[in-house]
Amino acid sequence: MAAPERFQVDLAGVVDLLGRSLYSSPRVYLRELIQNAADAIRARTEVEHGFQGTVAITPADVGEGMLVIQDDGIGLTSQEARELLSTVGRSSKRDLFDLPRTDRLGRFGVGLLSAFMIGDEVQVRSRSLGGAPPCLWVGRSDGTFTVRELDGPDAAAVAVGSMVSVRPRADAAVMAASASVRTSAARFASHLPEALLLADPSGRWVSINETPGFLGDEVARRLYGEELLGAVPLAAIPITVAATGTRGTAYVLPTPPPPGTAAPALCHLGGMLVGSRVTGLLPDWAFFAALALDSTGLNPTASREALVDDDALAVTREGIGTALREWIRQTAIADPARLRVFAAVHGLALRQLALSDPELAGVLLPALVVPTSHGERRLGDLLASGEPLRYTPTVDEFRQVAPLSAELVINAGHAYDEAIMRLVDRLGLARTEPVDVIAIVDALERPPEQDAESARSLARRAAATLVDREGVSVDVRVVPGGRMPAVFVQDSAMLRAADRRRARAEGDALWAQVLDAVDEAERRDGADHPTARLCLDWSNEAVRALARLEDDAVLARAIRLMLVTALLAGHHPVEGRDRQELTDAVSELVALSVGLSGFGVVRPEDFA
Ligand SMILES: Nc1ncnc2c1ncn2[C@@H]1O[C@H](COP(=O)(O)OP(=O)(O)OP(=O)(O)O)[C@@H](O)[C@H]1O
Repeated sequence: MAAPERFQVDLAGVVDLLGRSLYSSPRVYLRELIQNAADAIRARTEVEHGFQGTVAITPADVGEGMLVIQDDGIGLTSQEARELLSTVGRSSKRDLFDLPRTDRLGRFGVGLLSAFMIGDEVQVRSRSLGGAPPCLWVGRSDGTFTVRELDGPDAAAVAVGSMVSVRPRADAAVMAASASVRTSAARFASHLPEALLLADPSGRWVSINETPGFLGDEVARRLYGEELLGAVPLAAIPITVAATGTRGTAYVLPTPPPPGTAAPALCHLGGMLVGSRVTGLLPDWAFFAALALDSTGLNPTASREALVDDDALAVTREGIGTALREWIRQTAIADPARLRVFAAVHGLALRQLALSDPELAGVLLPALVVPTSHGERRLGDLLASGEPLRYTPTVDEFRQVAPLSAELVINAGHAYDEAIMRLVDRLGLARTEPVDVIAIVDALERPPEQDAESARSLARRAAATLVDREGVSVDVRVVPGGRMPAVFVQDSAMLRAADRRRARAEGDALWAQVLDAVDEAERRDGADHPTARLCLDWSNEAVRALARLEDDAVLARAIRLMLVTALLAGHHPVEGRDRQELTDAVSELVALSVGLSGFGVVRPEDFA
């Protein structure tokens, strides 16, 4: 059997891979080096309790062409440097420093390689806290390295800790210069518990540390939220998830987030920023909240720019959800006015939450605002009336019903509202019933007694002209506030059938087969036979005139025209045959009014 051989690793290729595929930008090299420094300090703190470490950064333009990151952490012996700094893909911090699993130490063994994204040579001078002689490790992007112990004045200059130096390539000079280094350090590492210093162009050390406002008192949290959102949040809710050492603030957005955009979700691990839109921290229904957190128990992915979707993340998400729910519950009890504002801004999220949490539904539902035929109403006021709530399950039905019904009807055609109506009923808060649009028309006032016979005869004659319209019958009523000669209403089965007809006209053969099958199934079930009514308004003069008209052909044309205009006025889908009807009717009416004989479609030669 052939002797096993070792994989060859091409360092330049690996670094290229890191820069192009792992990290979002080569600028993150600084975060990786600061993280290593902070980890080494934390390891020293384990040994020397109460030790306060410092990470000091010298940008390349200040450091005579060298970017330097110095820490006073635990340091490395030459043996450790040989093993740890030169082994790709294996992090030994945990074994070496013997630290518990809940720390934030490196775990992938690639962080230091990110220095090669800006330079071809990386030097690490280090003195171990253990007391061994200091060492100098030099790694090169061609995959070679040297390590040696230092002595004499070279050794004396090295304090306990590590100093990483990189000479940036010309194409990376900007990334290693003061402005960029300051921005990156402040963005990623300003909340580190370790002191973070930056050498300014005059060589003075300036502190980059900033207390995280999202962990401060009420005022600090609020101010931080204002800065984060660029607007005053509706609320700043403190978050603590002890199980994963997660603390911070959830901010209720003052306006609904635009569709498809995520609110800020800043997450830090041990003070180091993971990202400002980290996913997985909020429950699905909580899209009304932004987050700013710090955690010691969540796990970063190898890029350190996202969180691993593991149990720790699930527990944290649940904890955040609980805090948000609790805030809503407390607000409903203690500050109903504020809950009303919240409901007005984040109605959709509230609806989703009420549906997923029956326990909370009792306090949430009264705050919801619903559209009705009498304008927007608070569900709480409607419930207080003690009356049954009547609603339409679709917007199309609402459009038909609203102008016809004197009583209040809720438009439950928007997202979740039909389910909300059923929930109201289930919880016994009120009886809720879907409105039957046909029944509403049937309940309209009839023409006065003396006109009853001519109205009936008009209905009969009109119906005869619409025999080709399946399910459509004609009625003559007095339509309240009617400005049109006729209104057209169709039940939901009819609306669905019309939708299918339209889809069939636009789709292909396969799609048509699917739609045929649905038609067939609806017919078989037969429960709701598609029904529609053309309701002529007896209070309309033109309609009364039609009743006196003897000419059947003119009557037929007028009725069909009224049907199409009623379709248009009621926002019903208008199909090809309706458009044809409209064109034909208008042409014929023109022909009639100019005295041309014969009906049928007018042709240009008729006008010749
Ligand atoms: N400033 C430092 N002081 C002491 N040891 C260090 C320092 N920087 C790196 N090391 C050692 O070198 C090892 C390799 O570092 P590297 O950054 O490549 O990976 P890591 O930090 O372990 O993991 P990650 O890929 O998550 O950053 C570390 O595990 C640590 O033992």
